[in-house]
Amino acid sequence: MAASQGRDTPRNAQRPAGYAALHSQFRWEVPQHFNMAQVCSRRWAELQDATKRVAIRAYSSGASDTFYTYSQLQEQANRLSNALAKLGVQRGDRVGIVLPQRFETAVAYMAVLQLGAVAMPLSMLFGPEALEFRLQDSEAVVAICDAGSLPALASVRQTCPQLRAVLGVGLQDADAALLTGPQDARFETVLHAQSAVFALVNTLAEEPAVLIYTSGTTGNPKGALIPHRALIGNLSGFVASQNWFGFDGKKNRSSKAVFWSPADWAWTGGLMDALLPTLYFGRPIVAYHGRFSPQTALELMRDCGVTHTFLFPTALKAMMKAYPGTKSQSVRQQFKLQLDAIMSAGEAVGDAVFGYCEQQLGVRPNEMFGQTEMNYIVGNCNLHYPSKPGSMGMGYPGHRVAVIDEAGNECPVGVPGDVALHRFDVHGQPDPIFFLGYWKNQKATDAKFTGDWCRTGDLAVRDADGYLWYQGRSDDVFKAAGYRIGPGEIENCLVKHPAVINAAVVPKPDPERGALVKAYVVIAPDFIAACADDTGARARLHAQLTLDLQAHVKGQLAPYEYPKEIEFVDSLPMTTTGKVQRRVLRLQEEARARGLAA
Ligand SMILES: Nc1ncnc2c1ncn2[C@@H]1O[C@H](COP(=O)(O)OP(=O)(O)OP(=O)(O)O)[C@@H](O)[C@H]1O
Repeated sequence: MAASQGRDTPRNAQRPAGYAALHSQFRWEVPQHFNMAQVCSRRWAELQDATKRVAIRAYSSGASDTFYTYSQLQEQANRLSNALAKLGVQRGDRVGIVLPQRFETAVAYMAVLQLGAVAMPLSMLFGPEALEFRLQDSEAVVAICDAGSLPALASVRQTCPQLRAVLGVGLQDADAALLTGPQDARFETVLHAQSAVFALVNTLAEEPAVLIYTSGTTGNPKGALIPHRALIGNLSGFVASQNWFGFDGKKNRSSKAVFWSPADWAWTGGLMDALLPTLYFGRPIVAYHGRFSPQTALELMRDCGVTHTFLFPTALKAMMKAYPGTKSQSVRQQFKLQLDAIMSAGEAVGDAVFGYCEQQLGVRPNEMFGQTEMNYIVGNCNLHYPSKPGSMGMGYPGHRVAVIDEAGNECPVGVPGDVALHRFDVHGQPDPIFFLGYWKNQKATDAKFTGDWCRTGDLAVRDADGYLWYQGRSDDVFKAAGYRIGPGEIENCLVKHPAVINAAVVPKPDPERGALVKAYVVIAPDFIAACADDTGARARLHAQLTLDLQAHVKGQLAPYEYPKEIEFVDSLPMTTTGKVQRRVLRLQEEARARGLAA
C-alpha cells in the first residue's frame, strides 16, 4: 500500500510553526504527591461557589434533568470513603465499579481514589463470565453496582470469595434480595450512616489509581495499572483535542464549556478522556445511561447546550447514516447545536466521518489516538495544528511519539512502522502518561518496550509535515498476493457508499495468493426494507451490491485493495467499547478454510 497515497501534503512542507513551539514550551509539572480525587472534586468543593457549581447533569430524555454540584459530589464521596474504610478497604485494594453514567458513579470514583484504593471500572455490558474473570484476576474486595449489573454480579459471588461486600445503588426491594453477602448493602443506606467528613489519603503521584482492562480487541483483556499521575499526562491531549476546552482567551468560552460523551465511563475513553478531565477543569459533564441512538445524542447535545464532546467513530457513523443533513439545513442548524469541539478516537475516523463532522455538525473534528496503557498521546488541535482528514495527527505536547522499526529506530517519512511513545519528553523529563505495567503480568509489560520506546502495536506512516496516518493494528494488517493490506482504508471507503452502515475487512486464506481481501458488510436498513421477506430479492440485492461495492472501492483505492469477496451480515462482532473485533472474523475465516481443507 502506498504510504501517503492521495494525501495532498507537499513533500517539503514543515510541521506547522506553532506545533514546534507548543512542544518546546511544554513542561510537565508532576508533584510528588498527587491524587486524582483531590483535583477532580475536593478542590472545587472547597470553593465558595461549590453549592452552585454543577459537576454532573443527569439527563433524562423527555423528563426534567437532575443537577449535582461539586459540593454534593464531595460530600457523598466522603461518606462512601468512610463506608469503604469500615469494610476494611485499604490503600492499594481494588474496588470494582459496575455502574453506568450516573452521579453515583462519579461519587464512587472519587471515594475510592481519595481513599488511596484502586478503582476498577467494569462495563454494564459484561456478563457473568467477563465479571468473574476481572474480579478474580484483580482480587477486588468490594464491588459497587446498580440494579442492571447486580444479577450478573450476584451469579458469580460464590466464585469470587475475596469479594467482601457488594453495594447496590438505587435498588428496588426485589433487586435487594440479591444482596446475599453478610456485608452487602444498599448504597444509600450505607452512605446515610456515615460521616460527611473524610481526610484524603495523600497518595504519591506514582501510586496506582485505576486498574482498567483493555477492551480485548486483539486477545484476552489485560489489566493495565494506571497511576494517579496519568491524569496529568492526559491533560495536554485533552485540552488540545478539545480546541483548548474553553481556555482560548480570545473567545472567552471557559464559563460555558459543557462536556458530554456517550463513551462508557467504564473504559479508558469514558473515564480518562471524558469524566475525569472534565471534573479536573471544574466543568459540568452530562451523564446519560439510556441506549445510544443518533436521535437521542443530537437531542441531548441540543437540550444540554453541549459544547465539547468525544464521539467515537461508530457513533458518528450511525449519526451520519441516520441524519445525513439536507441541502437547505445542516444537522447543526436542525438541532441548534453549540458544539465547539469534537474529539474522536478508538478506531480510525476516516475522511467520510471527518467530512460529516465538518459539514453537518459544524466542527472540524480532532482525531485522537491512544490506548489504555498510554492514553491521549497523538491527535490534532484545530486551534494550533489543523486536522488533516484521515490523519490521526501528531504527538500531543509533552509526548515524544515516533514511528519505529523492529530495532527501535525511527522510520523515514512514508515508511510504515510501529507507533511508539518514548519514556521521556523532548526535555528528558519522564512522560507521566505511562501505565505502571500489566497486572500480574511482567512478561507482557516487558514485551511492550524496546529500550525506552513503548510500542502501541499499531502501525502508521508519518508524512513530511509530521502527521501520522493510521495503517491498522499490527495484528490486523495482512498480506494478499504480496501486497500489504491495512483494513481501515478499505473499510473507510466502503462506509462512504450509501448502502453500507459498517464494514470489516479481514484476510480469507487462499491457496494461491496466501490470502484474499474479504469484507463483511452491514447494509443500511433502507436498502434492505424493500426485500425484507423475500429471499430471492435479497440474494439479487446482495449480488448487485457486491458488484457496486467492488467497483466503488476499485474507483477510489489501489486495484489490489478491492474486496474479492463480500459477505453481508446483520451485525459485526464488537467489543463492549464499540470496536469491531476483526480477530473474530479472521478466526472464522481460518476455521472455514480448515473445514474446506479437511
Ligand atoms: N484514532 C485511532 N485510529 C485507529 N485506531 C485507534 C485510534 N484510537 C485508538 N485506536 C485503537 O484502539 C486501541 C486502544 O484501545 P484499548 O486500549 O481500549 O484496547 P484494545 O487495544 O482495543 O484491546 P486489547 O489490547 O485488549 O486488544 C489502539 O491500540 C488502537 O488500535
